[in-house]
Amino acid sequence: MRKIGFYGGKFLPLHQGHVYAIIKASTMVDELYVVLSQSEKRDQALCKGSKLPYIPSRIRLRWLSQLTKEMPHVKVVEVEDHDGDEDYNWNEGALKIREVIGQGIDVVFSSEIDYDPIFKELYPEAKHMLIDEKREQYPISATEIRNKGVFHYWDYIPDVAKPYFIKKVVILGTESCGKSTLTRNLALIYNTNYVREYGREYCEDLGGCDGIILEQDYPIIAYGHKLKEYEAIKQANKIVFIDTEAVVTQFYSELYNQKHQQVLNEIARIQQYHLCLFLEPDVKWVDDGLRVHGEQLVREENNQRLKELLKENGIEFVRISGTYQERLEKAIEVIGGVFEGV
Ligand SMILES: NC(=O)c1ccc[n+]([C@@H]2O[C@H](COP(=O)([O-])OP(=O)(O)OC[C@H]3O[C@@H](n4cnc5c(N)ncnc54)[C@H](O)[C@@H]3O)[C@@H](O)[C@H]2O)c1
Repeated sequence: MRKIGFYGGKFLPLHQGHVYAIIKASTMVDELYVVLSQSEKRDQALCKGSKLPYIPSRIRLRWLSQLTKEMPHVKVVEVEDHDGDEDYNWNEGALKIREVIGQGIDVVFSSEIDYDPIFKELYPEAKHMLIDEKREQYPISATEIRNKGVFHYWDYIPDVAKPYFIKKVVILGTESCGKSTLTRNLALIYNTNYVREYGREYCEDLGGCDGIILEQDYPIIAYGHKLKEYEAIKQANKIVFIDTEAVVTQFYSELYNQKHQQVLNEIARIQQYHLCLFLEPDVKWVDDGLRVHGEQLVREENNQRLKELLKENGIEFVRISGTYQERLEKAIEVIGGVFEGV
């Protein structure tokens, strides 16, 4: 007879203790249901005043789905279980869990001895199996993570969940204002990775961009850049530094092709950065072979236009200027003030 088990939780957030228990449980039954018990109201209340902003259930479901994607006998299901004002109605919860599993339950897994009488009553036919009750493998709890923040317990956050928490810092500015240098330096200092300006790579591939870049190249650049961000975030360590975004691409589309493109506005609209650092063009112009607007007056006009475009797109930024040393110091100061524990 096939053995059916389930392991439930709020996974707010998912941590390595949960992962350990899920993997272990998966080796003990023929079919394991990982049940996300969620209620927006209850989970919002739980996160309120903590260091963990509420995490929508879709995100938590996505983590669990990614975690178990190569385990066909593990099924991830969601149960919305808030009824009325009660914190958690165990009876209602159990009914819904039974309904979603849709077959007899042989084992209920948890690491909570206190759940024993509850599970015995709700699932009398099933055995309650405790996994690492003392939490020796991973001495952590979601409550503790909510209290101190995910960055405090970063090593306990599974790789599938980490990208959700990465702080995205984008560095903006016109040509030759030190963006790529600052982006790289910050990434090295914060021991993380960074995203190079994809437009540069694209232009280099064409052998330069003076007079040859077409209107249709810009959306490819903007989306290509997004894809690089998506990949970089998967490997980042708490924070990621990004050189340029879609409004800067719009700026170049206007500058080189005299085209303001709606598609670039749309890409800009769905971007979500936690901090934008705007570099003023007051460092020496460096001609790298791809740049064409070196006169100071033109640099300032361009700078003004980029700021206007950012404003039109509702993007707020912190201005950074001065020598390379001052820029670096200012950026570190701003980052330290905005993010705790990076
Ligand atoms: N207590 C509640 O308010 C509540 C709310 C919703 C659902 N539930 C029910 O209780 C079950 C568990 O929910 P929860 O609130 O405890 O969820 P949770 O997300 O806090 O924990 C999920 C499970 O992981 C275990 N766990 C936590 N840290 C661990 C570690 N370091 N190592 C190993 N295991 C660890 C917990 O004991 C629990 O069994 C659900 O399936 C549901 O039936 C309870």
